[in-house]
Formats: sequence, C-alpha cells, structure tokens
Amino acid sequence: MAHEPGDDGFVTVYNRKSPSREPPRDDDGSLQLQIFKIIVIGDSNVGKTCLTYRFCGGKFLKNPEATIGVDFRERSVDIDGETVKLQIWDTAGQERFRKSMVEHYYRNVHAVIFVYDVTKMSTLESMPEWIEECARQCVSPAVPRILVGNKCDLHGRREVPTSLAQRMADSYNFPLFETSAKDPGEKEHVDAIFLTLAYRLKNHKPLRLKQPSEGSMVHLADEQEQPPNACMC
Ligand SMILES: Nc1nc2c(ncn2[C@@H]2O[C@H](COP(=O)(O)OP(=O)(O)OP(=O)(O)O)[C@@H](O)[C@H]2O)c(=O)[nH]1
Repeated sequence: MAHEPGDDGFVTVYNRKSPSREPPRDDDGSLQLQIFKIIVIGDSNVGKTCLTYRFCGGKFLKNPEATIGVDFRERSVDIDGETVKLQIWDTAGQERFRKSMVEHYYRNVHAVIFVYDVTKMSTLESMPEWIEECARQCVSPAVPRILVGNKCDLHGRREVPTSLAQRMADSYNFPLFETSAKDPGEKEHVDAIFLTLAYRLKNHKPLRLKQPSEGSMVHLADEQEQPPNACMC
C-alpha cells in the first residue's frame, strides 16, 4: 500500500531494513521524505497506464489490462540536488471500476494529469466532465493540472488537431503536451512532463509550460511564488 503524503508532500516512513522494525534514528526517530501524489485521469483506453509505466518503468507496457480502482507506481527523481518521490496514481477510466474510489483519488493530491487520446475525439470532448469531477472533489485551484494528448505515434489516425486541444487547454489555463507512451523516441518527453510537475511541486512555483512543436522538449519559465496545495472547501 502506498503512503499518502500530506498537503506539503511529506510522509513519515520507517526503515524496513531495521531488524527490530524500529524507526530509523532521526531527531524524533523518524525519517521525513517528500512524496508528491500525482493522479492520472481520463477516459478508458487513452493510455494512462502506459504513460505512467513509461515514466516509472522506462518501457512501453504491452497488453495492459483495464485498471480496476487504482494502480500505484513510484519513481524517485533528483530535483535541485534533493530526492523527491513521485507517487503516481493510475486511475480507472471505466466508471464501474472507479466509482467507489473517486474520493480517494483526489484526497491530498498534489497535481492532476488529464489524458486524452489524439486518435479519438470523444476523449477530448469528455475532458470537461473530468475537470468538473476534479473541481467537485474540492481540489484546490492551486494544484497544478496539465492536459496530455497521448498516442501521437498513430500519425494517420489523428482526430484531434493540436489547435483544438490547445484551445481547450487555454480555456482552463492548463499547459498542453502531446506525446506517445509507445514511441521510444518520446521517452524523454514523457519524463519531461512528469519532471516538470516535480520541479513545480518541489519549488511551489507555477510554471508556464510550452510545447513549441511536436517532439520538442518542454520549456520552463518561473512565475511568482504561490502557496502549495490547500483545499478551499
Ligand atoms: N499506439 C499507441 N497505443 C497506445 C499508447 N498508449 C497506450 N496505448 C494502447 O492503448 C490501449 C489502452 O492503454 P491503457 O494504458 O491500458 O489505457 P488506460 O487509459 O489506462 O485504460 P483504463 O485502465 O481502462 O482506464 C492499450 O492497447 C495500449 O497498448 C500509445 O502511446 N500509442
């Protein structure tokens, strides 16, 4: 079971290697580790599992099964010389596999990744419903949200033009990324999407994220400081 971090991303973890199972020796006998909870949301089959697996496992997951409830994946990354752990919640897209879990998805979340499939227009069209669900669950507006179009490797089957997705992203003030969990050439781009969020969370700074052209790297630009996740409800 994954640890659930608090609003500031910190959880208390215990040293599993300790033969006595006692906490490691720190000031108060505990080790503080910064963990950020990132949830991945969107219609079934858009590639949420494959994207999270690409980031956490480094590979394209062949033959994934529909997610039931939630799957957890984790990856530790180095941000400005400090290690932070990204706890990725790969959520179920199918209503029947997610309805009892929705509150858990959004509790203490630090960032939300909304995913659609560039080869299926309906997955972009349903995006407002996912965004409304997120709002209904009292996720603070200060929690970063991004929009990701997946399956860009399927060039001949694209239904969603970048311009249309960009308009939707702009209307919500989200950064837009287009990528592919399958294309090995997009591995670094997938990493960059998650690392950008990690940087933002670690530094509590909003970032303007740009994707100037297909396949190019993410560009970051700092804005003013903003408080971390704090539920307004
Ligand atoms: N061509 C291509 N196929 C992909 C890509 N990502 C995922 N797929 C395929 O899309 C299908 C669904 O992928 P999943 O990752 O299971 O989708 P999901 O959004 O997690 O689905 P749920 O668990 O039902 O919510 C699988 O057949 C994958 O092989 C991609 O970038 N390109």
